[in-house]
Amino acid sequence: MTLPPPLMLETSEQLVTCKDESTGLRAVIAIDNTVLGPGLGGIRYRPYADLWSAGVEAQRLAAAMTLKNAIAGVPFGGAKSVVVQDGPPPRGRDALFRRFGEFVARLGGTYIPGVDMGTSSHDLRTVGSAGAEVSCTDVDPSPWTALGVFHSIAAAARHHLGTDGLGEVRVLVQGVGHVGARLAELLTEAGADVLVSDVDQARAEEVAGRLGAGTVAPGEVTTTACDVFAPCATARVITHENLADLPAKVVAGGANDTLEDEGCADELHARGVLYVPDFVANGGGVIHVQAMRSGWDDARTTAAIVRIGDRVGELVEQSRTAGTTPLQAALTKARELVTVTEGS
Ligand SMILES: NC(=O)c1ccc[n+]([C@@H]2O[C@H](COP(=O)([O-])OP(=O)(O)OC[C@H]3O[C@@H](n4cnc5c(N)ncnc54)[C@H](O)[C@@H]3O)[C@@H](O)[C@H]2O)c1
Repeated sequence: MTLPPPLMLETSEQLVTCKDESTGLRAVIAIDNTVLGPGLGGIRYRPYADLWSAGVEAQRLAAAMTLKNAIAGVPFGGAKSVVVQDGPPPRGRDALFRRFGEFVARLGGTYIPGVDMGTSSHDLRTVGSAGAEVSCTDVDPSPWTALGVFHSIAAAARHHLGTDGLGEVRVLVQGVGHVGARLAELLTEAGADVLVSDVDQARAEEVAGRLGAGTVAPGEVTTTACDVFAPCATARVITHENLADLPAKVVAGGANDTLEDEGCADELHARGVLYVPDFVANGGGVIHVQAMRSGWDDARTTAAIVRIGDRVGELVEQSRTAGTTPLQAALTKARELVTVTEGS
C-alpha cells in the first residue's frame, strides 16, 4: 500500500473519506478553512487513478475555494469534495449521491456542497434529500460563473493587450460544458474570434456550429495561436513544460486550480503572459450562491459579478506597482481577509 503524501495530513482543517460498498461510493470531502463561514464548494464527479489522487485534488480545490470566497466577499470558508467515478454505480446515480448526502449531513452544516464538474442541480437535490444543507439545487450557477470569467477576460484584454473591447481578440475556450459553453456565447456576442475545444468532440462541434466558432483538438490547446487561453475544464492544464510554448498573452478561465504550481505564474509573468488567478476570475458562481441565499435580484447579482472585472484590473495595476504577479497580489489580499477575520 502506498502511503499518502504529507499534504494529505497537514493541509485541511478537516478531511473526510467516505466509503459504501452497496452504492459503490468512494469520496473525499476536504474542508480547508471555516474562518469566514461554513465551507462552500462543489462536488466533483470524475474518474481518478486512486483515492490518494482524489484526496489531493479535493484538498487543492478546497484551498482554492477559501481564496475564492474571501476575494469574492461572500461569507463562506473553503471546501470541496470529489466523488470517484468508477463505471455505472451499482444501484444507480441517485442512490450514490443520496448516500454521499448522508455523509455530508453528518458534518452538521460545516460543508455546503454545490455543483462542479460532472454534477448537476439534480444531483445536489439528491444530496440534499439525505438531510445535508446544499446549494445550487434550483439554479445552476454556471452561467454566472461564465459572466464573471467574461468580464475578467475583458478587463485582462483592456489592461494587458491594450484593446478596447473584444472585437478581433482571439479566445480559445478549453472545455465547453456548463461554464465554457456560456462563456463562448458571451465572447461571440462581444465580437471575439472564438475557438473551442472539448474531449467530447460532438459537444465541441455543436457549440462551434451554433456560434460560428472554430474547433481545436484537445491535445493542441496550449500550442494553438490565440490572444487569450480560457481553461474551463480540468485542473492543472498549465505546466512548467507546456507554458514555454503557450502562444496566448492572457490566461483567464473558469477552471479551478489551473496551474501545476505557483511557480508557473512567475514563469508566465516573466514571459509577458498575464495569468488572471482562477479563484478571482471564476468567483461568479459563489456570488450567485450568496445572491440566492440573500434574495438579491438579477440586477444586483449582475452588478456584483461585473465587479470581478474591476477587481482584475485593480490586481493588474497593484501587481505592476508592487513589482509582483497578479497571483501574488491576489493571494496576499485573500490571506489578509482570512487572517484579519480570524484575529477579530
Ligand atoms: N460550474 C460552475 O459554476 C463553476 C464555478 C467555478 C469553477 N468551475 C470550474 O470550471 C470548470 C468547468 O466546470 P463546468 O461546470 O463547466 O464543468 P462541466 O463538467 O459542465 O464541463 C467541463 C467540460 O470540459 C470537458 N473536458 C474535460 N476534460 C477536458 C480536457 N482535457 N480538454 C478539453 N475538454 C475537457 C468536458 O467534456 C466538459 O464538456 C471546472 O474546473 C470547475 O471546477 C465551475
